[in-house]
Amino acid sequence: MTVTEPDILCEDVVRIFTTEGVEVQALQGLNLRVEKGDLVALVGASGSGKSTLLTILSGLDRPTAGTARVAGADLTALSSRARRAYRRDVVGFVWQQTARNLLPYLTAAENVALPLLVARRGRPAARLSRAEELLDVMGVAHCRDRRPAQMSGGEQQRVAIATAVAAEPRVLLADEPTGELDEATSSDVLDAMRDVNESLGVTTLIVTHDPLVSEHVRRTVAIRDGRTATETLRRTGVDEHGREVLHAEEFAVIDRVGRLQLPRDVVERLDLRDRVRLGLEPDHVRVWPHGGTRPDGPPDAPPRGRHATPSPEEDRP
Ligand SMILES: Nc1ncnc2c1ncn2[C@@H]1O[C@H](COP(=O)(O)OP(=O)(O)OP(=O)(O)O)[C@@H](O)[C@H]1O
Repeated sequence: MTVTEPDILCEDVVRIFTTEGVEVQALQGLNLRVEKGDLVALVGASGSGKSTLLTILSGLDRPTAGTARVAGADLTALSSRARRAYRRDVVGFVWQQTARNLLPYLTAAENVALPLLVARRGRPAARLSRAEELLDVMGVAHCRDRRPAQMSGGEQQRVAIATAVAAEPRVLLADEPTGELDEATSSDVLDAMRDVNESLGVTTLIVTHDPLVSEHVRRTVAIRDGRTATETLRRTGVDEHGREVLHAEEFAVIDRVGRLQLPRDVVERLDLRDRVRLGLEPDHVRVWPHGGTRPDGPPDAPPRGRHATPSPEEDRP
């Protein structure tokens, strides 16, 4: 079996900023894999390192250490020329500020056609017709001849998505794409991103602290203090009445050397600090507070609560 590399692969990514002699470790060994065609939300508190990661993945910045590869391109080693080609051909972006995504003096159709012009694809008529097709897919065909100032925030973001995917990038990166929108409009824009992900198969990473985003994606990765902390996987199932229901399960993420971050509520509830006891069972590990019940107590009880260690069968979407 050939193992294909994921479209986004981050291993032990570190980014240290130094300002006036003070070091800030924005990313402290972050790990992330996003398979081809997946749609993933990256969530985290303010200052957890989300934008730093996205800036690296978009080719605007380099990690201080670690591996960051997108669609096979090694982002730590690209020459300036290769970096420009990477930004033009491999990744598309949607930023939070609607004004940053579109040129104000071009119409929606001209904005969407622009990346095709830059990539020297097709003739003007073919580019315009592709732009119209994408505007239609995004449900904003009526904005075709309008300039950004003549569109609502939601319409601008849909046009921005169409623009970002026009040149058929392998990966679509979105930084708080719903940050300036109200809840109902956000929901529409997220649906549009999901449609684009499904219909074009573009691997999509949405960075956000909007909790609504997680309801629109199957996989949410949470980062804390510059590291991947937990992942929530959602899948649809059928209940005993034959109705479709959505199951969500939260997992702790373990890196290559075995480090994992327990979710904050688990740490606080069990008052875990300084050191914990570990108990190795045939198929899982148990964790106790240092002063808690000794691990050589009674045989293992069934897992309790949603944060119990998942069995291998559960560890699938
Ligand atoms: N250019 C920079 N110089 C110095 N420190 C920086 C720089 N960029 C980010 N940081 C610091 O790195 C840490 C992570 O910042 P980052 O912007 O990646 O977080 P974030 O999760 O995107 O936050 P927010 O949700 O508020 O945008 C913060 O402590 C921030 O102050």
